[in-house]
Amino acid sequence: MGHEVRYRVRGGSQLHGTVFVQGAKNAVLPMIGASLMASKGRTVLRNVPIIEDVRRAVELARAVGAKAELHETERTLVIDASSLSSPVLPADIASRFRGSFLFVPALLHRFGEAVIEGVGGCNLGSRNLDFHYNGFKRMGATVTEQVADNGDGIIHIKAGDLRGGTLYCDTPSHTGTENLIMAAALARGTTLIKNAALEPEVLDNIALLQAMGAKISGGGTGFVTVEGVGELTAVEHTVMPDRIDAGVFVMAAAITGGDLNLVGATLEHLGVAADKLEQMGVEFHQQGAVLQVRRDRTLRPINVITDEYPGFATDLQSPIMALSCFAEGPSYIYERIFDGRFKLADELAKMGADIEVDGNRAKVNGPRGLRGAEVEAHDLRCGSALVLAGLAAEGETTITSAYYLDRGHAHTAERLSQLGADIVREVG
Ligand SMILES: CC(=O)N[C@H]1[C@@H](OP(=O)(O)OP(=O)(O)OC[C@H]2O[C@@H](n3ccc(=O)[nH]c3=O)[C@H](O)[C@@H]2O)O[C@H](CO)[C@@H](O)[C@@H]1O
Ligand SMILES: C=C(OP(=O)(O)O)C(=O)O
Repeated sequence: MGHEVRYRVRGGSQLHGTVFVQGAKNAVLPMIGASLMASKGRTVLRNVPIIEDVRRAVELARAVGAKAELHETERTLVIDASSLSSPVLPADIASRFRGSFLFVPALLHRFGEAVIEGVGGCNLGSRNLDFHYNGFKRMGATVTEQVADNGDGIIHIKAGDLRGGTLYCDTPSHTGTENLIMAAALARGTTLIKNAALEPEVLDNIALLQAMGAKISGGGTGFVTVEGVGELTAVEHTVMPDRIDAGVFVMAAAITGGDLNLVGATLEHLGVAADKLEQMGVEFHQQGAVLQVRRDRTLRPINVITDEYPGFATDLQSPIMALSCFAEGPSYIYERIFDGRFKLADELAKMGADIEVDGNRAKVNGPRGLRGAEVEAHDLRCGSALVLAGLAAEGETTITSAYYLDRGHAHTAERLSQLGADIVREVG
């Protein structure tokens, strides 16, 4: 993991100004996987967020033999996958982020096999991969698990020649849909994926694959049809803005009673979260590609049920829990996607919050004026929620284990400081 990362936040400043929404983490990761499917030429991805998950994905692309150059200032990633050399996703890199599993379709097509020594991602309770495995198997692959000397499971997927078929997700899995679409893109024949995810990032990845020559229809309908083609070509693509990053900045304005211009944010991408925030007292004004947001009235309590897109995104559940602490009355949160995403409640309690957790339901008893404390980011969105809490708390908040925050948000301290926040990032 390297050095410990901490953020120190002094609360009390209202945020004002203009902030640039970063490129989407959950769009760029499958795109890096997709770029490895092009056996000739160089893929150029623009508006790439400079986050730790992207750095890990670049390391992983290099580990399988691709040439990958991340030009941080230009936010541009150039990938040449013409000479891949290994089907193995090594544990030391792959187990540090979820997106590693999105390399599997490319390895299956390029080598006829993929060896997965580890899959990471935030620890949010059970995070199964059976929809991916079952889909690959229906396309003709075999999946076996072997236990390494250190006790870790190593997954071996073999697929001499993938063929299209009728596939499904029991629930519309985000990365599951992306992996099955990518596997089908170069498979023999036609594939139908039922109950496919509708997330904007899935559609952005479909747009990239189409530009590469894939024949995909039905994106955004729940039924995706993929007609396999012989090869995919390297292209240039601009990654969509990160709707979760946008949502966190909306809540930064809301929690401090400020007003912000979010460059690149699209209200529609926030789905039901936009309506819930409006009900809490946030005002939105979409002006072309800039979303104006402000909150100058009392925060009202809210009822949130997380769901797949366009429902309330689970990745915004932790941030809204922090915001709800300041609402005038009890808020109710029902987490339906992950069974272990409430570790934040104990951390907010250290700051004075009153949150009752019962299984996957939480009641946030607002309003509570929070005070600064030392708190731990147990996962990425726990980290962003604690930054939000710190912005509105009295005194100083120290957020430890903040590598998690850096997994998914770029230049957090710099962007918030420019808006008037008192926040620093420390390493060591
Ligand atoms: C890299 C990436 O894009 N990560 C996002 C992706 O994660 P990820 O793609 O891992 O999330 P999924 O949509 O697959 O998982 C949602 C739920 O379905 C279950 N499930 C999923 C697959 C499967 O084969 N079997 C199964 O049971 C999971 O255990 C979980 O409870 O979508 C999540 C839900 O929007 C987001 O929080 C993550 O930020
Ligand atoms: C859960 C998340 O990401 P990942 O799937 O990459 O762990 C997240 O972005 O909050």
